[in-house]
Amino acid sequence: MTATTDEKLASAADTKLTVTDEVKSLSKEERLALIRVNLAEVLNPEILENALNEGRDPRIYWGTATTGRPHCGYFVPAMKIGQLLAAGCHVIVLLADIHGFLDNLKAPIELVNYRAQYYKFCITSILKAVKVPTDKLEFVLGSSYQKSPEYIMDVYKLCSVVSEHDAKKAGAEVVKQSDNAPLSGLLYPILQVLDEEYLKVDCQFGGVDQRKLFAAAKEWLPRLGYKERAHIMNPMVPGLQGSKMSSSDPDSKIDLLDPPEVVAKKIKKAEAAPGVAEGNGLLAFTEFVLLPAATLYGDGKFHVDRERDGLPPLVYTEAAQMSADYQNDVLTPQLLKPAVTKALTALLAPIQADYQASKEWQEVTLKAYPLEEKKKKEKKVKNKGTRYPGGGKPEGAADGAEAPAPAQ
Ligand SMILES: N[C@@H](Cc1ccc(O)cc1)C(=O)O
Repeated sequence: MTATTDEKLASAADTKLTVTDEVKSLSKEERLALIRVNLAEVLNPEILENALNEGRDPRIYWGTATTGRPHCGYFVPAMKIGQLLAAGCHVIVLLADIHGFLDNLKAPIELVNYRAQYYKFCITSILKAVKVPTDKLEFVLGSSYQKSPEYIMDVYKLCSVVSEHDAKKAGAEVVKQSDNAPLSGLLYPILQVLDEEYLKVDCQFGGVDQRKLFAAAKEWLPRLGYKERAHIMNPMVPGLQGSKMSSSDPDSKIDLLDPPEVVAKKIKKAEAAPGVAEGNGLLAFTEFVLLPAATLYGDGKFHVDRERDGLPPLVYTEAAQMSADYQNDVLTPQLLKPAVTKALTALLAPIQADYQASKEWQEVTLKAYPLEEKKKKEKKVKNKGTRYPGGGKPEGAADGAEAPAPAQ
């Protein structure tokens, strides 16, 4: 395929996102091209083609283990989900609650249900923020079917035909590796593979970090007489510190609910060596989220203000041009950072408004992440020392003692 056709399809991908009715007018090739936009890898594309040839809308799922708080990195799969929906696919988001604790108890069992609810709020709001219509999207909670007798029996069966070595290898890039690791880490790949069969999908979507699990699915499902599925993979987008965004390193990610000043601070601190486009998290985020999102907002352009230098703004529609300008030092880190801050803040605003408007979401947050919420509250009360008005502890006050209520 020529670059120009690719470009045309990429822009078709963007414009069609908001116009689901027009899916019907897309040719099979256009639908397939839309599915492939920005992907790093596709395994068994013929399975998707066959679905379309049979006149069916491909069923595709994306699973997420409900562990730490979803951060801005979640915009990346969200954009792909938008493209899949625009291509007329039936998309399922699997809220993998059981996987949340199989992986080294990343989510404590008693909190995992609240975390799944929190994820659902976040993912719905992210999709809304990037103008993806969510009416054709289905959320499924892992535990809603992973405890059924049939599923459990298949877990036992698959365990009997997969070696310990292969199960460990399949999870190596996703499941936390440690000495004396819990046995549940070996079950994790078994369940993820079975999910393809139980969700009755044609295809699973994930980041390239899922590759070993996807390869395992291709090999293992036929051992139980089930058919193999297609797999589509997004590239890993570097985080702000230059590596994969991680839920466990607070500085490497921006929380969806971070206020504008925190977003600005984190982006200011982000690693962005001048002239080095490779591995630059800000450029990658612009390519995979801000530029496609800008298309959805209307003008499809990413603006970099240069008023400070008395110059007209840089206006981009292509990631490649941004990258070239960055390498030539036309687009400097000092210019890029405020531009990304502005665009991201605008993207987060409707999500934060949704949060403020939803009592239910706020309550679930407290239940899902009780310790983090407690720490945040404690931080708000700044102790400036005894010399500041109202500061310090009154003499003789016991630790944790409450200040007397003010006289009415
Ligand atoms: N492995 C995925 C989560 C997942 C769990 C179960 C699945 O069926 C699919 C995906 C992750 O890293 O977050």
